[in-house]
Amino acid sequence: MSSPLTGPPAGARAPAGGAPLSVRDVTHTYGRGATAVPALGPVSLEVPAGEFLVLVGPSGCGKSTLLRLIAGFEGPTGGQVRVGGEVPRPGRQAGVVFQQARLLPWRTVGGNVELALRLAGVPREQRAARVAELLDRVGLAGTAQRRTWEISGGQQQRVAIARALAGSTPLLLLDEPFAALDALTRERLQEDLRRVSAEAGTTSVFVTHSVDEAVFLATRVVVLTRSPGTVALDVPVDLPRSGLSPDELRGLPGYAALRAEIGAAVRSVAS
Ligand SMILES: Nc1ncnc2c1ncn2[C@@H]1O[C@H](COP(=O)(O)OP(=O)(O)OP(=O)(O)O)[C@@H](O)[C@H]1O
Repeated sequence: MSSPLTGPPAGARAPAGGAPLSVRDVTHTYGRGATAVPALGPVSLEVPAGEFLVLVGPSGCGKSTLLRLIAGFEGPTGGQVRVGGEVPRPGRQAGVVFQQARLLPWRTVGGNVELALRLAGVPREQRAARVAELLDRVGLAGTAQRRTWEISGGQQQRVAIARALAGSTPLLLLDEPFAALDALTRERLQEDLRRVSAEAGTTSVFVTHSVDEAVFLATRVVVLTRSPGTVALDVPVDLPRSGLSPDELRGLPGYAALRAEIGAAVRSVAS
């Protein structure tokens, strides 16, 4: 897959018009004939501005495929995907974060974020301040001059998030970004992503296998069936976005109820 850094230079971002994300009757099949693999759908989802949508579902149900279609890495076999009212094109409408950070090792931490700003058309004289601001937002203040191999896996994922935010795209897509991290690092990143997305009001689609991660991060959770994935459950997560510690949030009765409801749906589609 390509990354937001490989997209064309900006100046050409999606216009503000249209719903941030509209997925209508989307299906996707890999290959043709006897070797065809029906991977997804039909799926329909309307995602309003500021929503943090988390996709959960069994392995191979088409979560990454849906993200790839939303990113514009490929076109759907059937139906339509629109971001800001337009057909998505790689690097234009969405910043993407993958399971591996995929940083450029020949550039510093700041250099990685700076490149994304350059590709997004941010003028040279504004970039240093924006790099510092973005690194600060993801908890990496003062690390701009460090080499990417000198920082931990969790810190590398923070840089990847800063890089994805640098494009100021209407959408942020995250494909199991914390799956390779240890439990403590993962919790810290979840807390910071929750804060950053609530502060910035970013519209996001996040893929995970973890029901707890889904409830913790989401404003809405969609559970997909087995492949080809369709929507088995679509539930709003009506919990406070700020003002509570992670423990307080997890202690709310509504949190436990959502975990139970979503967990049951995941078990049911997997059986
Ligand atoms: N490039 C490809 N060519 C052929 N089949 C593919 C391709 N990519 C994915 N598939 C198939 O499409 C289906 C959906 O895959 P996808 O990676 O979207 O699922 P997923 O839900 O993200 O899985 P996981 O949770 O294991 O990451 C699977 O059957 C997979 O084998």
